[in-house]
Amino acid sequence: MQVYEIQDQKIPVTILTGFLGAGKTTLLNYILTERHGHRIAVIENEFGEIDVDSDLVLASDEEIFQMKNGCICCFVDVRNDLIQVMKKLLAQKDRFDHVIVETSGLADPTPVATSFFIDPEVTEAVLLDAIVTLVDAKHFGQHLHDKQLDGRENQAVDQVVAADRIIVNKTDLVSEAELDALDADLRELNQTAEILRAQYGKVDLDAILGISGFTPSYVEERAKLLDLDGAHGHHHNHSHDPSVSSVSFTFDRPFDQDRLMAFLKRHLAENAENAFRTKGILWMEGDERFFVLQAVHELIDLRPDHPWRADERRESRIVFIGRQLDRPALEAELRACLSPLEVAA
Ligand SMILES: Nc1nc2c(ncn2[C@@H]2O[C@H](COP(=O)(O)OP(=O)(O)OP(=O)(O)O)[C@@H](O)[C@H]2O)c(=O)[nH]1
Repeated sequence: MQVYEIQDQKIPVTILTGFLGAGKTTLLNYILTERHGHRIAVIENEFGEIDVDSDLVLASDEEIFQMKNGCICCFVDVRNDLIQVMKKLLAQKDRFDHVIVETSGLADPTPVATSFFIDPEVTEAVLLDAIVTLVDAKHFGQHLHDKQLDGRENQAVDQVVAADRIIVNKTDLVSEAELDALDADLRELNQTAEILRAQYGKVDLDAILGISGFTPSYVEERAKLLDLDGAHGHHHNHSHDPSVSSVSFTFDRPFDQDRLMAFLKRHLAENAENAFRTKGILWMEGDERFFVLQAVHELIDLRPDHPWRADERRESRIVFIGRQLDRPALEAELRACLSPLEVAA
């Protein structure tokens, strides 16, 4: 007699979203290092030419799958990729019990969520647990009232509308009164999601993982709310805000730290509105450690990390995401900050 297993438990999937720089990677690092009893697989999807983020996510025992070929929300072929990656994961599903999909900071999470219902094999195996949206307490208002996005889709808004849980992050950067005003703005966009507050992504993980805040009908309702053309058969073939782009550079000579910092401060102060996000892994002259650069608008965080490993190729990688990025000018400025010393090969 053949014995069939009673239906396996479905694997919960959390979609983690939030505008550029809201703190998704910070939260992921927190989740991946916290002892919470979940074994988590992460699928990352990034906007930017060079992959800086996989270096920024702490090495851990968890699997990190990354899709570098675009944004999962927008392109059908890449959406299929999400399904392919998910199938690969499912082939080893004894190794984890929860999946987190980190979407690009410019993604609308609703189509990502709906993509799970396209493939029968995936639908059978996974359960969408929740859309968790991180909001940058300091910059959200700026993105919400972004006039240049008028008439186009505003991803910062889409992400809040679609959320089951909203984490207002970076509460250390604003006052209590500003937080209350932000709550009111968020409530206008989303009446039901629980709003949590955090610094550096430190939230009660039980409040965001394994909450099953998500049902297909719920997605459809939200999708309808968002998709004003829905009645006319519009299929989310939207493009990202076309004025936002990214440029990235790689240098195989070290930087002079003082010059680089002086340039970044000046550049980001002068372009604070348009410089959404600047990130890098940097090689500094005279220092055995690599430096991590993290900037959101004009706020810069540049700090040494671990020593370069002996087998590692030393180089600097830096990505700028924003509007009106002038590649040749940026390159010239950055080159001028490289160390003048010839480095022995
Ligand atoms: N002051 C402050 N800074 C924070 C907080 N959380 C994160 N940051 C900083 O904000 C910057 C961006 O954080 P990330 O976690 O890289 O943001 P992200 O959403 O992954 O960014 P993208 O990859 O561009 O989408 C980093 O410099 C973080 O250290 C916080 O609560 N307070």
